[in-house]
Amino acid sequence: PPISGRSVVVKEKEAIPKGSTGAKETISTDPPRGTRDFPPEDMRMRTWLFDNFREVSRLCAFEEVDFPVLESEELYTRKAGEEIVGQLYNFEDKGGRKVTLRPELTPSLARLVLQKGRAQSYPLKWFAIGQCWRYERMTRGRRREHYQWNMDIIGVPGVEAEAELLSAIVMFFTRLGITSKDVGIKVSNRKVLQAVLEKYGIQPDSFAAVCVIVDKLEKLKREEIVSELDKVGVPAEAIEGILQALTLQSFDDLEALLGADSGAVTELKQLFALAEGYGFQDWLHFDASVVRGLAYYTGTVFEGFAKNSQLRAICGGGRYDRLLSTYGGEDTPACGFGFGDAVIVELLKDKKLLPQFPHMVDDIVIALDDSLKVPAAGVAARLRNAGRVVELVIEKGRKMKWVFKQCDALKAKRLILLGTTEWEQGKVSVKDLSVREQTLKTVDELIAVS
Ligand SMILES: CC(=O)Nc1cnc2ccccc2c1
Repeated sequence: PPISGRSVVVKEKEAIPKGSTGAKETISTDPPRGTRDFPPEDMRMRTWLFDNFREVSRLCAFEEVDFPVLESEELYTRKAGEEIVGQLYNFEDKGGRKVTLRPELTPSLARLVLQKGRAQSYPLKWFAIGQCWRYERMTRGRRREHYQWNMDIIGVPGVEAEAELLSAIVMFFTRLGITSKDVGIKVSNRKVLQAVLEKYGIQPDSFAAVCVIVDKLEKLKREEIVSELDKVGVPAEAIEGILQALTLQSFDDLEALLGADSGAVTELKQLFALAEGYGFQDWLHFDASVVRGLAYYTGTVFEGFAKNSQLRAICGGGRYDRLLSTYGGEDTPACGFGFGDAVIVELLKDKKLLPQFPHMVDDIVIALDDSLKVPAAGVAARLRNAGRVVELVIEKGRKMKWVFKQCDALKAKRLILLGTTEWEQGKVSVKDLSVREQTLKTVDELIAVS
């Protein structure tokens, strides 16, 4: 028998062999492991979130782009030991192609930029909202998919691009009622680490791997970090220098370590100065320990975090000036960020900033007599064409008690009843539910006050 409390879809067995019990097989109604459905109320919340992503992108004059959720695996075969690459939701398709559900959006964006080549004029300011996937042993019960909002600027070498991206992030938080007391954005620059590695004569080709390892500082024990760094060829004495550099607290400290002409310091100072211009300097916090876990970042890196909270990073991004050339393109400056759909919702719940998303209509139209259901459809159509959200009662035999319950549930503003007597006079009966008053109107008058 079906599991109680859960709606199940029963599939009639084709031919039930003679004498069998005729038990119907039931399929699970759950979505695949680590994935979510979006029933109406959840979908309304998601739509609200994505509408805010889109509105901020639009206000910043970014253009929306999209790509297939399925990509060639070669886009992600980076050798820096990233978790995201170790968890590709990949497979070989029926044509023998190595493909994968995308774990992030940036490589697809880079691919599209290269595909378009110099046919388009830089800078490009593109944004996308897309579902990203990972295949994780469900031991940790984490999700295998989430939606990401990405904004990227292609073709701008200066930190003006990062400032634009950060201003978009701050605008998004602000729209949702989050302030710089709730959230901060840690900013650093991978050139700090690059300079330290050069000082110890460490090969540039282990730079990405070192960043990926160092990004795990807060998650792994120190000796694990040391042994992982050792494996990628970082000698013990260098490790001290690296860990030291990541604890620097100010630009002065940085200058003392790297010299006044260091690129990292110059860029960071410029970025913080631009932030003053936009007015979001209060949101920024220099933090040398921020490296981010993606291999392809080359300069500025940043991540949004909730203050006084254990929540994981809300969003993150940085400059990736080499990615397009690793795909065979010309050296093209680029920077961008990813903003997931999960942590932000946790934060909004914690801050009591998540609105309610009731299913609401403007008008409910009902024929009080079966003979009026055709004109009732006409009234509903005319109201909808005038821009009203209309629930036309199409089920038979609904009692008024049920109708009034519907009015409350759908928070209807008006209840429009077609009765035979009134309709003969060309009128419908309108209950204005906001002021609890009932009047008689022609349909034209009905539309007019819409
Ligand atoms: C908090 C959360 O859901 N994170 C998450 C969930 N799914 C992913 C899928 C791909 C890449 C990163 C992912 C990250």
